[in-house]
Amino acid sequence: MKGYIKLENGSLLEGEIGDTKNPEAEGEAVFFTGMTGYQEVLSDPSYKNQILIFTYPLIGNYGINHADFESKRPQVKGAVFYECCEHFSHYEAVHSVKAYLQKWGIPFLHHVDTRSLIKKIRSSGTMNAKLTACANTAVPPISLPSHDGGEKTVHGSGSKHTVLVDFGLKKSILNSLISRHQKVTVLPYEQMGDIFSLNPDGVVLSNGPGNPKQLREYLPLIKKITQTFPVLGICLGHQLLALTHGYETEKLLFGHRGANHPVLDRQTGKVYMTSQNHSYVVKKGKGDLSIRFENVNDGSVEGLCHPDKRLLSVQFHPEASPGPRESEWIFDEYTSMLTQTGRVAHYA
Ligand SMILES: NC(=O)CC[C@H](N)C(=O)O
Repeated sequence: MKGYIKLENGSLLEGEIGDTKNPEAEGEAVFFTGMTGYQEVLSDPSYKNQILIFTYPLIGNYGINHADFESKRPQVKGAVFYECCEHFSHYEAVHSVKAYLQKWGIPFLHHVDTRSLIKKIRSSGTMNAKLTACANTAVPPISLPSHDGGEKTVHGSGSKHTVLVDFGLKKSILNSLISRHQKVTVLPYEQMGDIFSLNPDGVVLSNGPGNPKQLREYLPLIKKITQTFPVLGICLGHQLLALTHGYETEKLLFGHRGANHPVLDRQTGKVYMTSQNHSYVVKKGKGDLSIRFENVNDGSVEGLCHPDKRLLSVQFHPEASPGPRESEWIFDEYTSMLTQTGRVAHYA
């Protein structure tokens, strides 16, 4: 059955509705440029409530397996493909992408001219959109997504204890810490105040959906946490640390979403290919941390650090999933921050 994606600026592109039971979705339209990694991306909570457009024209050829989910369910509001392959082939595959989206009632559109769609978004910027069976429809205003809840859980074992604050975390961040022999307490962000009684060796602030400024009320608490424990911030976590330290954030025209974003580590002069997924970015300017990482393509801020090595933040995803693993050492650097003795007194 014929269907459409309608953009907020009135553009209309035709395709085929993937699941006629669920033809309609409204959300912010963003695009992902990776050739693979669709399973991780569809289940990444940072994409919550967004309509995700895949730029690579063939998605689904290695199916969906049991291992590569980043959370328990698809998080996107809808998906758009050029071709969403029904006949998958991989020894671990258990479903097709279509079957996965249908199982969870996630609307999707295929056989769309994604190339022209993405050109529109690249020139006019990220905007709201609607997947629909009806060409004559309006795109309503859409409220920003935020992560709701989650529960406190404890994982792994080891002499070092990390509290991983869950703003909508990817499973791979948790796994990256567990594999470095840490005991990890996952704490929903609403319970962040409990960190002081848990008294961990360090704190990781996770990725998550939405605008970091929606979480403004937590900034004083985050400041106190950075004054007490070594902290690593990843993506949304990085943006929150930046706001806490006097920086501003702004929205990029069309975001960075893909698996080949080059980032320069100013400390070593090395460039790493990184996995990214963000709309917002930290503005250069006033702030009391050092800019350690920089995007090679557009010069945007990719990470901050404090000179006493008790705070590190990255806009990119060192856990990859999907994407290159060459910046995984960020977790090693965080782990070495935990072995420094004594609590932080760097602003005291
Ligand atoms: N991956 C993330 O944590 C995304 C952070 C934030 N929601 C953004 O879009 O910029």
